[in-house]
Amino acid sequence: MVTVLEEIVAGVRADLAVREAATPLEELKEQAAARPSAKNALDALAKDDAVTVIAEVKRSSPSKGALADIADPAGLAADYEAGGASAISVLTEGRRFGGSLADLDGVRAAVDVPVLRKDFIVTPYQVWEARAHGADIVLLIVASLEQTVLTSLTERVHSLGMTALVEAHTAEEVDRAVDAGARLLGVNTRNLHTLEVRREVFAELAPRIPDGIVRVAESGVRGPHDLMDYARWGADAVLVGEAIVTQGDPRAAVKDMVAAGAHPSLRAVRSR
Ligand SMILES: O=C(O)c1ccccc1NCC(=O)[C@H](O)[C@H](O)COP(=O)(O)O
Repeated sequence: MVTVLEEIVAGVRADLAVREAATPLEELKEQAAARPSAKNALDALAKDDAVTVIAEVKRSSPSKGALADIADPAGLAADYEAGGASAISVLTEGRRFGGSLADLDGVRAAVDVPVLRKDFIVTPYQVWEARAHGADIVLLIVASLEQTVLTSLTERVHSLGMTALVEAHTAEEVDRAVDAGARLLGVNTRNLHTLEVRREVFAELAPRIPDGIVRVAESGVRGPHDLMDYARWGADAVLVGEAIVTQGDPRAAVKDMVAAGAHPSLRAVRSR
């Protein structure tokens, strides 16, 4: 049976073939070279005194369908930044998430904080594409990549000055992410095959992540209390989508999350 993840990746590959035919890699490399250097995502996300927030521009998803009619992703991202987000995640996959590289362009131009290209990256072309469109961070999903490909894509991302957010959901995937050279490791508490979210997955896997690697808890944050749970379980940063795009006031929603991440009660209980 074809899983949701496999179906998404098949669509991504089909769309990629069209873009590759339209824009040769050499042209992308020239566009990437013309960009200012990527911003340091690790410095932005790893704070001694707070859990930081990565706020996501997310129109729809396979698990929930339509979430928000986002006509102005750049304006939304500027609101996130004003609310205190330390980075912005932009879903650029079109078929299931309603995103695009144009969204990434708009957000890049609107904010100063690091920007994550959140997509289903399977080839070096997409990594160059991310840099050409101004991304500072690139998502690499362990479950969708062979180990040799994961390692070479991680190296490619880092060699372009960006940071790979290497995403795992199981203990084996955490180990593979570490072996691939991850410096920023995301535990997605959403199983990308079944779409079930189980927040405790982060608590189970975080101790497996070596010190020195920045830990991101992804998915399932419904409000500040969930962020604080992830913080108590050792997260350095959390990635939040649905809970903020479905709020009437996304800036205030981000502000509440950021305040929760800096709550003094967390300092004593955070594992580092
Ligand atoms: O969100 C989905 O349904 C989904 C399905 C299949 C692959 C990826 C998916 N989401 C990507 C993400 O990981 C989330 O957008 C991100 O972690 C934010 O999650 P949330 O705060 O729960 O919207």
